Amino acid sequence: MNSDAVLLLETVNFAAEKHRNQRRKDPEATPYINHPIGVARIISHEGGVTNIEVLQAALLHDTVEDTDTSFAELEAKFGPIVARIVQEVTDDKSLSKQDRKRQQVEHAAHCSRQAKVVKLADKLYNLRDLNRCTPSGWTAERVQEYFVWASEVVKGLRGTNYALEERLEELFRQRGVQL
Ligand SMILES: Nc1nc2c(ncn2[C@@H]2O[C@H](COP(=O)(O)OP(=O)(O)O)[C@@H](OP(=O)(O)OP(=O)(O)O)[C@H]2O)c(=O)[nH]1
Ligand SMILES: [Mn+2]
Repeated sequence: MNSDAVLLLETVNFAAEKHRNQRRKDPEATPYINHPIGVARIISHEGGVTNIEVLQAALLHDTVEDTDTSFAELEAKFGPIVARIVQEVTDDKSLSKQDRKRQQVEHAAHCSRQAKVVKLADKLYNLRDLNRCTPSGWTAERVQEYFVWASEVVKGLRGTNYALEERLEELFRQRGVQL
């Protein structure tokens, strides 16, 4: 087996162990790991990006934000490039939710291209998930607000990956959200 394949298995296993007790917010409580795997798959399959560090960062992108994982741990295990991409897409949990959401809009344009690819795929996955089913406790208004906010973030990510941006634009169009 080639070394990239071995590395991806090591990475997806690490993410699965970290997210082992987490579930998505959908009524079926889907295992959380479906999300990072799906984000990495969007990047390779739809975005045509096969860069190993980007795919690893996609698999790991919510480990620091949502589990006990530290950046030092990611750097020691997966190296500085992967750790830096994850850092770029990680919200500062010490901020209020409102400030975190605002920071994403402000920071999007200043991310590296690698981080922008992960962010585009993360938003694409989550918007498709919202179209598939509504998270428990979310109103239709909250769903629509997420689309509007996501479009503000995606504005700062444009010019990065045409295929992913086209698919996002179509989802915004369907919701009557102007990009
Ligand atoms: N659509 C959807 N999202 C779910 C579901 N379960 C968990 N999530 C996660 O919820 C986050 C979006 O919900 P919010 O209420 O906006 O954010 P919060 O988790 O910080 O409270 C996303 O986090 P994230 O990936 O870190 O992205 P981001 O939107 O915070 O950048 C998404 O992955 C689900 O069933 N459907
Ligand atoms: Mn995510």
